Amino acid sequence: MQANPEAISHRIQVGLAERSYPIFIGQQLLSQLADLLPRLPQQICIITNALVASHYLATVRDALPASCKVIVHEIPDGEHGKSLENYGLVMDTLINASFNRDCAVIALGGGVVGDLAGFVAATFQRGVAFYQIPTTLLAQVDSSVGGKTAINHPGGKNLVGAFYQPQAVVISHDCLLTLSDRDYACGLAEIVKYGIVYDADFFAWLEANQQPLNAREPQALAYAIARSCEIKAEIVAADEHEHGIRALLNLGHTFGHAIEAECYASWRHGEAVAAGTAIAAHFMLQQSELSSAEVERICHLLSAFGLPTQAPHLSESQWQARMQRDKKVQAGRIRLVLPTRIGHAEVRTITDWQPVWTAISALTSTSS
Ligand SMILES: NC(=O)c1ccc[n+]([C@@H]2O[C@H](COP(=O)([O-])OP(=O)(O)OC[C@H]3O[C@@H](n4cnc5c(N)ncnc54)[C@H](O)[C@@H]3O)[C@@H](O)[C@H]2O)c1
Ligand SMILES: O=C(O)C(=O)C[C@@H](O)[C@H](O)[C@H](O)COP(=O)(O)O
Ligand SMILES: [Zn+2]
Repeated sequence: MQANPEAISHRIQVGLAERSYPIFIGQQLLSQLADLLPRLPQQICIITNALVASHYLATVRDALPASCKVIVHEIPDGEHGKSLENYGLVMDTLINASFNRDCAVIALGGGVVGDLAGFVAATFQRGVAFYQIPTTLLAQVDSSVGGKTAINHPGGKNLVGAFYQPQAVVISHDCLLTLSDRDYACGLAEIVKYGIVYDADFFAWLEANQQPLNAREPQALAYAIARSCEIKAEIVAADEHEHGIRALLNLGHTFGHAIEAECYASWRHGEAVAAGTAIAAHFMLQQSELSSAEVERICHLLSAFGLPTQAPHLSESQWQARMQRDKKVQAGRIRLVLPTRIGHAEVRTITDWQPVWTAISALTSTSS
């Protein structure tokens, strides 16, 4: 059987120096995996969690060739899923199943599953084939593409990881119909990011399409996912290992990761990125490098998508200590991604903490 071409609305190629890989975007794609991924090996480990498994595991299993030995490892739901401990447990599963280097790891889930599964694939027997089947909006527009894999350390987010690209990404956006409103909004935060750092026209399109996006209309969704993946693919192809332009994808993340690390039980990644983006925009307003009209547009769009634009209350030393652990820090100096206008951002080294603290303080919620 051939994959139904009408089910695929977009096919994007991530072109890297060593090899390129496809991103398939469409609906009802999970049942077409064997056709979309014809080179799947005989040993397959699906990494997922119980919630995602309850919706999609049976479809994925049924779509894999009957000749394959398939094992499933479920990790706990939530950010804790990508812990050192859970990483070790997946390794135990692979070793106990006598899997070899010619096996494949499939990530079926959101960014937590994808980040952990990618790091497992990168390190099991020094690297095995990896496939991404993202099921949250955030994973479909961001984490499944580009090869950043990571687990958390008690000291902070994503502190242990590797760049390890998948063989292919299969995005079936009908999966988003079962996603909670809160997790759906988190994906919109990363979509807004692409508009701010890279594409003013896309930002304007998002402003004009708030209603269909909030209603998860398939056509608007397919375009938003495809444009986000195109932008990410272009940036990753230009700078796979984040020596330059790729850092722009970290807009809002230096603040956001600090929030997540301190409040991981109550803040989602996309929410923390949204608040961090608002702080970055406000910082540039203070520096007279971004107009109040543009700050207003950014905060308004985030709010329209149900995202926070205020940070929780943390002490100055908590902020500083967390931000100092950011991977962009160089020679002990914090570096921030800062928007200079909608559609353009730059990485700046922070030499004076005071204005950063002023921006954080101005955007700290008094209710938390
Ligand atoms: N590697 C990267 O480039 C990259 C990029 C962005 C974010 N991230 C990471 O991704 C993580 C956040 O990912 P996330 O927002 O997808 O969170 P998540 O993986 O925790 O998923 C959010 C929730 O949605 C549930 N879920 C997943 N798919 C579902 C579906 N189709 N229907 C119903 N429920 C579903 C999950 O079980 C979970 O409860 C963070 O750890 C972040 O650091 C990585
Ligand atoms: O792909 C990238 O590059 C990104 O920075 C995407 C981010 O949205 C993502 O949250 C990423 O995991 C952050 O990476 P980190 O290097 O700051 O841990
Ligand atoms: Zn992110």
